Amino acid sequence: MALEPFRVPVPGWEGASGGFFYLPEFLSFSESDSIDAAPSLKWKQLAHRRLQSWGGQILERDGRLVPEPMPPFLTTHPRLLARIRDTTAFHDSIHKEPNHCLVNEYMAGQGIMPHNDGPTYFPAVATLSLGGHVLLDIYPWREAREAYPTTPLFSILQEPRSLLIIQGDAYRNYLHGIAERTQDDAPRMANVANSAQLSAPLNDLVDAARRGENVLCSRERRVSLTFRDVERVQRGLRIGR
Ligand SMILES: O=C(O)CCC(=O)C(=O)O
Ligand SMILES: [Fe+2]
Repeated sequence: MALEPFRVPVPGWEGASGGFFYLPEFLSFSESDSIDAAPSLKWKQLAHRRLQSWGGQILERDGRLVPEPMPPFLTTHPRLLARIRDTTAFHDSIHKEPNHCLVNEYMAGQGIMPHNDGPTYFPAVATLSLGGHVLLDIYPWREAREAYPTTPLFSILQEPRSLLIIQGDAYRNYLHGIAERTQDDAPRMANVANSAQLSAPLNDLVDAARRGENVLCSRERRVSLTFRDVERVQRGLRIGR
């Protein structure tokens, strides 16, 4: 699959490698239901969201993955893992496909601080969104110890059932975060970079926001699955033996 037709237009991107790619309707409604019905036993409650981790444990000591087989809900119908491999997002990584998946659940009003996913992973992440829409805010990169940026450069609106791929310089040179809001107002909606790639009602909403109309877009529960390749894998060691 060629990713180029799905590129999110980012000002000043010329000459950089990789990019942001938005694939709407990556799953059908029924396929998305079967993923959302995934095992619910593994949730770990964090301060601002719930989290599941699949594919194995990443060692804090050296960032190596102690691998575990991927669960059936990612490998059997609708073959999500294989379909993500087929996007070619991970073609240049050692395993050529993701070996790790984090599932995040956010209720309306919950989010994640601006951050960079860092060098533990091959510089590509593929994020499937389920449930409600969200605005992923993109900021210029800065050291974690520096003050958090407050104004995003732009946002990417992720619709349910869409896949977002962040690759290469887009992965390395920016921070991403989700603001803790229950609704997105006109100034936020006007800053959406992938408006032309959205379904007609949301594209209209962004247009209205840009005309200065007083639009509001409410958030709901959203579940994201983020896929990455941990290139350094611990061989010959299995947890639980
Ligand atoms: O939920 C998302 O879309 C983003 C999650 C994220 O940035 C992460 O897990 O590193
Ligand atoms: Fe992240």
